[in-house]
Amino acid sequence: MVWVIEVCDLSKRYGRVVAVDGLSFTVRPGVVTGFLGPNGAGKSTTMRMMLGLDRPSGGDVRIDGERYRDMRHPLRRVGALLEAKSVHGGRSGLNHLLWLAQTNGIARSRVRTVLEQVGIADVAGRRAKALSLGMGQRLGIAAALLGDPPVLLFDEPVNGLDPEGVVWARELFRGLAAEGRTVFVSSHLMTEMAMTADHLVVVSRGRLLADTTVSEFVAESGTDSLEAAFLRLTAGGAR
Ligand SMILES: Nc1ncnc2c1ncn2[C@@H]1O[C@H](COP(=O)(O)OP(=O)(O)OP(=O)(O)O)[C@@H](O)[C@H]1O
Repeated sequence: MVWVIEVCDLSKRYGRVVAVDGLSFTVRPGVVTGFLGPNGAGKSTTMRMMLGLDRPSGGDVRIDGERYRDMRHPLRRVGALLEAKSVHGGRSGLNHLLWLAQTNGIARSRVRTVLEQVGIADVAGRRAKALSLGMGQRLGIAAALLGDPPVLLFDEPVNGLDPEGVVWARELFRGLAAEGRTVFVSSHLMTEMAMTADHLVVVSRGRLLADTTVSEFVAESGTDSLEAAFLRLTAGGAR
């Protein structure tokens, strides 16, 4: 199947810490897949390895059959927002996106399109460090969307967004999936995840705990909410 993310027996050690421990799962197009786990479960490490930013100690991640670092125009195939701010504070959001477009063979006209799509066109000339946390997140989402990619990864994307922004992001992710894209979103906000995701990949201590639909996950736990199901499954699992 095209545009699947295949995580195969993935591991990452940092000295004596095993951050990711033999993880295997597949993320499919057309649905929002939520990536859940307690603090320190290995979510960000897994996402960094998906993007070739961290080298696996074992195993592999392939997106549409290829490793991210081998892709010729990666931003046109995989868009990503990671937790850390990746924009130079002294540079404006507009210039940051123009630079990304130019260095990745993306039409300049996409910059205006994504700025409008994320609702920050009027502040795009401001220096990134003058943006609020929520605006910074929107700029990061704009960068992920810039190449119009079929695969999108978002690590804790609603951090810093106000309630209106959270609803907006949810609709955005669901809309991107409805267009047939592969959308993978990590979060520790259970209620939000219950409203956003169709499918769930749940990890704890770097290991896979569940890979199932949201409704099955809740039903199989014998509880009545995603939060209760998650807490039952991960009890004692946080580092
Ligand atoms: N660069 C690093 N060097 C050493 N240890 C690291 C490094 N990055 C992550 N770790 C450790 O790996 C484990 C997994 O961390 P990771 O950030 O991937 O978890 P997470 O699920 O994203 O957690 P959170 O929700 O708190 O962000 C943690 O024990 C963390 O301390």
